[in-house]
Amino acid sequence: MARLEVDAVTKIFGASVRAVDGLSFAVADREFVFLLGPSGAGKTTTLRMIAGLEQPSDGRVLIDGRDMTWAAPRDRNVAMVYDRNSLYPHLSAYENMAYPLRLRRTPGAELDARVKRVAEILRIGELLDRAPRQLSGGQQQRVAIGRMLVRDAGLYLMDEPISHLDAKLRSHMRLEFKKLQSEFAATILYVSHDQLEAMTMADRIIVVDHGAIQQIGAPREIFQRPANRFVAGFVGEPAMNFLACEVRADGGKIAAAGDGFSLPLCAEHAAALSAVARTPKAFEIGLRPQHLAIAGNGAEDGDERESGIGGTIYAVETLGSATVFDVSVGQTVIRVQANQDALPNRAFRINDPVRIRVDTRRLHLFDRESGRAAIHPSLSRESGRLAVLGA
Ligand SMILES: Nc1ncnc2c1ncn2[C@@H]1O[C@H](COP(=O)(O)OP(=O)(O)OP(=O)(O)O)[C@@H](O)[C@H]1O
Repeated sequence: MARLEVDAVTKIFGASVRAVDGLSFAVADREFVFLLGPSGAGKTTTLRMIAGLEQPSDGRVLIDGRDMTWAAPRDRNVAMVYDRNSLYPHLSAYENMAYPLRLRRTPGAELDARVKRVAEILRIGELLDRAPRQLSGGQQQRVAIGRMLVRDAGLYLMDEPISHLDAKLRSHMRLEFKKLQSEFAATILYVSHDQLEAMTMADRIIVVDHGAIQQIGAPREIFQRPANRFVAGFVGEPAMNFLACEVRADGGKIAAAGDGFSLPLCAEHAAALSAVARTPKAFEIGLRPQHLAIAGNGAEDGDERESGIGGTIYAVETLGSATVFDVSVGQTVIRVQANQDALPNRAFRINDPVRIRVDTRRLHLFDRESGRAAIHPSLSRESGRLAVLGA
């Protein structure tokens, strides 16, 4: 059990590489927090400063309220998963995992029980007698994870521990990490660039880019109310669609209008943006592929046809339970994800003309200059009308 505070931590490498830039956040006792961001965002450097493997250029690291900024790694009661290459080649998997417990003179029965319990979770119970060279890469990685988990540390730091495992094992490990955390009453800070891992495991997610925090929130909040365009584009699969637009008063209604489309805003959004509409300003609409629907524009598709032509099918990708359509609209390609049971009863082929239907209550709007969110999807139950992207 432990509480972590990272207070205005900065790390500058050499003369000018600002890897971490004034990062501040806290992880509560027994909380599972993700540091999520793209490659080079400063995640590993942050983790290494918390573990004591790297010294900050500025700021403080506090564990359970004590300033640990300059403490040696072994004095921090922190366990970190290292790369599988750090396994001792001459020791068996069992002895590799038992090593941290032997260092702490853990009684034999307890040591044995902990190693076997963790090995079972990691599905390596049958492999404990083998040396690392007799194990596959994925199995070695699991021994490395096991070596960290057997320790009764206050704070566990994990740097992409399962990214090299195959998809099935990753999905198993996601569930197991979550169970382990509550069983061990552990505080975990987990670094990843994989938004699916973060969405499924985290209590809270800290999204970082260029060494700075972009947003902190629960997974749902990050997905539903991204604070800026970066977070909106980084979280969610398939990624959010963005379309340049202006917000303007259009025949008494307020609409977000761009190249070949004009979307009337719902009452809540229109009220929020009424001042903006008087002096048109550059925005970007954000549309989640899951919130869009697709319809043909032939006579059999009904009277919505009058609402205009959206675009043409550029590509179709079938994902089993869903189909993703790439639709060319002007110069842009918009992705639409439709669940199999929500698909119109007809086949779509490349170059078929189609319409993209948008529930305008689910719009995101970002200031094009600052990237900051101007509106989030409406939470009201007002029955919004389906608008159609098109001319
Ligand atoms: N020892 C170092 N010397 C100089 N620059 C470094 C050093 N370590 C990291 N950097 C730089 O600091 C930045 C952040 O690196 P870091 O490894 O923390 O990112 P990351 O978010 O963990 O990325 P990844 O997901 O690719 O591991 C990068 O631009 C990297 O090149």
